[in-house]
Amino acid sequence: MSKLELLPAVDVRDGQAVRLVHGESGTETSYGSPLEAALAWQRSGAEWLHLVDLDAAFGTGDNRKLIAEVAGAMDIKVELSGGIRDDDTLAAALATGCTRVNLGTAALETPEWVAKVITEHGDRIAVGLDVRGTTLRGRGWTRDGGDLYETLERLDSEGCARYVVTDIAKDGTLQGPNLELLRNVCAATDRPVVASGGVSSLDDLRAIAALVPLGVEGSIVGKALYAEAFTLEEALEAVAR
Ligand SMILES: O=C(O)c1ccccc1N[C@@H]1O[C@H](COP(=O)(O)O)[C@@H](O)[C@H]1O
Repeated sequence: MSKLELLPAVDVRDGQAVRLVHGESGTETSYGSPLEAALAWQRSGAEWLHLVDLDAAFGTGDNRKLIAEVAGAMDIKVELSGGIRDDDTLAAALATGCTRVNLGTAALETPEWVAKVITEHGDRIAVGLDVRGTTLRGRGWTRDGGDLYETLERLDSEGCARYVVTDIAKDGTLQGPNLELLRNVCAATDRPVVASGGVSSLDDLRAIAALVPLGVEGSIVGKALYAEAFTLEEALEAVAR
């Protein structure tokens, strides 16, 4: 059985590494330099970095230069998201050398473009399914964007390689992951799923790791690491077997 991949998160707003609660603008807690945070996760043994340009996701500008600097400084794999919605932003994201990008809003608003780039770039494209209940949310999670399972069926048929599933109600809350949502998404698709939102403890990570046989491939870890609920070394050890 494969082990669960862990993706420590660095979310960037106004040049700072931050964590939000429920992804709501204005709830930021700042954790300083994004580059320092990313290098710290790499030194601690991370194999992946989940890097988000929150300003680009919210439409309040972007941190493109800084994001490219952080991605370029990494020796590990990078998953990049936030504001990747057209040819220009996709080209800039891929040019950072990241391993893959997550498309959120674009998958809801410009499905033809997303189908095209899935065909062109294969598994360098993932789709972030950010949900409240079973309703997808886009534009910084401020707008409804359709039904989770209908969208999943469409993206599956277009060849989407993997999904990053975030329960917005859990994100940044340290309330535990939505295991039922993860089970339901895994039952609806044969593509790998990366879990996001709510991880608060090593037991939460073990519970997500128990879903690997169902199709969960990885888990993003954010607030719990910054709040020092556990160390990344402890998390990697917890899911190593
Ligand atoms: O990660 C967050 O906390 C977050 C909060 C609010 C909006 C987006 C967030 N992150 C990720 O950004 C992309 C979506 O960006 P876009 O819609 O493609 O511009 C997605 O991966 C979210 O999970």
